Amino acid sequence: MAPIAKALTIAGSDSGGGAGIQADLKTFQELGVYGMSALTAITAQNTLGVHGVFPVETAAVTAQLQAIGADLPPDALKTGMLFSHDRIQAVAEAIAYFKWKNVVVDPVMIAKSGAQLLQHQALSSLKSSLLPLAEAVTPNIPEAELLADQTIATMEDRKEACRRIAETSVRYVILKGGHASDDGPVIDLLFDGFDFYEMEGARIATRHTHGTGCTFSAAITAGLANGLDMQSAALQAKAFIQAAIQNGLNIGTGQGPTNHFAYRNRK
Ligand SMILES: Nc1ncnc2c1ncn2[C@@H]1O[C@H](COP(=O)(O)OP(=O)(O)OP(=O)(O)O)[C@@H](O)[C@H]1O
Ligand SMILES: Cc1ncc(CO)c(N)n1
Repeated sequence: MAPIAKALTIAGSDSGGGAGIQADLKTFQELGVYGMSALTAITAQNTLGVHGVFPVETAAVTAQLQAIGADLPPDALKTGMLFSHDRIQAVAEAIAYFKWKNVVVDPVMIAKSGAQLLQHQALSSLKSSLLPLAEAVTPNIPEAELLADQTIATMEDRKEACRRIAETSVRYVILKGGHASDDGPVIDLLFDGFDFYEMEGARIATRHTHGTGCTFSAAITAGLANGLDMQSAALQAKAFIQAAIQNGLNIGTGQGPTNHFAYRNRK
């Protein structure tokens, strides 16, 4: 029997379990890969918002990555909340040192509830140190506006932002459409440096979308770990998040998490 594929998430903890490390590990498990984690920060968080952010020491981030690299090389990895310049540098150094491939960067900046998960001055490190090492970056529309330094209103603006972000030499840009202001289908755009592929799904009318971005990028990472090419991994991730939002769990009194079991139970 072939050994099980291993995937790593380098991200923050969400005590509420819907986003961050917890969403990533649940997604890895559902998609049949062995999940590992390196924590960058602890958040005190629930469906009502982020009540505290406690960064993990940079030396502890490095120590976790060294321990994993020395014994359990990941077949794919994703980054989520990285919080600061120093932590981004530590992550970039480990990726370069161990020559890790299949790196998916979810450029987490601001939680849906408004909390700052990446310091403002760290944006340029993300672009210059991490994106060149990445196979894919998965911004939402506000994150793409910051990465591309432009505003986004139309589909042509989204494509222009993808082209600009690709200049960092990241291989694929996957621009998520959850934040689009229209009521039409949610279109996630995949750009491979030459062509655009539109991944479309029905827009689900729900406020329970906490952790959708984390779950989506974790599903892409799991697909890559299992040997899928980027387009197949992205399409599987789109189906995974669509099912997870569609079959919401309805827990918590605020913006609740999605249902990580739903893809497994789909008809
Ligand atoms: N209402 C919705 N209906 C269907 N799909 C959605 C909806 N909202 C988001 N999605 C999907 O969920 C994924 C994440 O998209 P979104 O743009 O919301 O990311 P995000 O803002 O980074 O999420 P978060 O910050 O909460 O982790 C995308 O694949 C998107 O298509
Ligand atoms: C820890 C953490 N990472 C990412 C997000 C973005 O959804 C969040 N809310 N919390």
